[in-house]
Amino acid sequence: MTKAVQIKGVSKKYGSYQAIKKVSFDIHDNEFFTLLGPSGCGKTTLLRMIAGFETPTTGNIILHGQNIENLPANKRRVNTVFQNYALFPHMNLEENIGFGLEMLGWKKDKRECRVNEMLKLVHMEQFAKRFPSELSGGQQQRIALARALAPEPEVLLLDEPLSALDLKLRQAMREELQDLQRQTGITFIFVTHDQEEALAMSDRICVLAHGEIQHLDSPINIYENPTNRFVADFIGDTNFLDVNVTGSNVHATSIETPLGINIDVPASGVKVGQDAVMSLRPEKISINKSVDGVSLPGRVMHRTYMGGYTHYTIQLSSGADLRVSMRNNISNNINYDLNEAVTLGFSPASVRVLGE
Ligand SMILES: Nc1ncnc2c1ncn2[C@@H]1O[C@H](COP(=O)(O)OP(=O)(O)OP(=O)(O)O)[C@@H](O)[C@H]1O
Repeated sequence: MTKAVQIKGVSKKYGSYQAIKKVSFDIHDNEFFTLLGPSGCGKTTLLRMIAGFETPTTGNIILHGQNIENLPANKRRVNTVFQNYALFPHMNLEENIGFGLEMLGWKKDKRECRVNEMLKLVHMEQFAKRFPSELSGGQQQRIALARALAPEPEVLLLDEPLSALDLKLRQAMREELQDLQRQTGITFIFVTHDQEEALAMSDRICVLAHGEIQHLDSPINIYENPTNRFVADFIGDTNFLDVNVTGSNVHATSIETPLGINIDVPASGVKVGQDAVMSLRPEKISINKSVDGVSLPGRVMHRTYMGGYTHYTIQLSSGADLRVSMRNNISNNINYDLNEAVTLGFSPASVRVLGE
């Protein structure tokens, strides 16, 4: 697989503050790659170093095999789309898209052809003569994307480009961004703190916290097999319970749980005696359904009806609480009442044991 960007031992200090702590990873060509993490974790800093707006304190950034350390931002074949669109207000849309091409010395005919192609790509060809102030936020962001993609950059950097849009539009734009990436074949590096956005669009996600990589993998692997407690907590919802690890080998981890049961769960690498939690996603637990695994009696303490889902908090006879999420579909449209006695079921294979 060709590497579009290689981050090699890159760190960044602002004064004495270490914003990025020596990270190394590769981004593949033609990949939709996401940097995900809470505010302040360093994702924008990483993006700005790739763009050339910041210089790494240590390490190298390689773009398609070339060390770009001494290449200024405007010489890198990397473009950025920002949250606030940053369109030129006094230029109409075709001028906005064509401006960068003119700066790069593209001839008029070739430029006009590319501008039209880009307007078509983002479904805005009928608005060519309008000014940015005559567009909705979503339309402005599409033009910002067209402008950034026009000079055929090797890599497109997207810094929280959807966060100024309302929820419905944000969801619709996720599909558009994915389509744009597939159609153009350009490597996208997307920055967000929104885990749903990251799961929905990315080929791979790099989860960051405190300037360090916590987990880098496909959305499914990050959700199903998080490397640590931070990742399990940050991506999706889960139940955490403190456990004692009583056995550990390459096949399984044996745990003593506060649910009043001891179980063997998938191997975790956590050693006997080490501080550990078990993570069990709310949708992996069933109510009043016979399952091949664990059955535990409990009582409904809270119920939140969400339309497509109902979320329950169930208190077990051991005293532990578990949150359960039930999809309200045709075959499963029952709502349990407060205080109703129920039986929870889950498979030990759904449990993940994580070190602190
Ligand atoms: N120019 C700067 N000078 C000093 N500190 C900075 C500078 N830029 C960023 N920082 C600090 O570095 C850390 C990482 O900032 P960065 O903007 O990369 O985080 P982020 O993950 O993108 O957060 P957000 O989602 O809030 O934008 C933060 O603690 C921030 O305060």
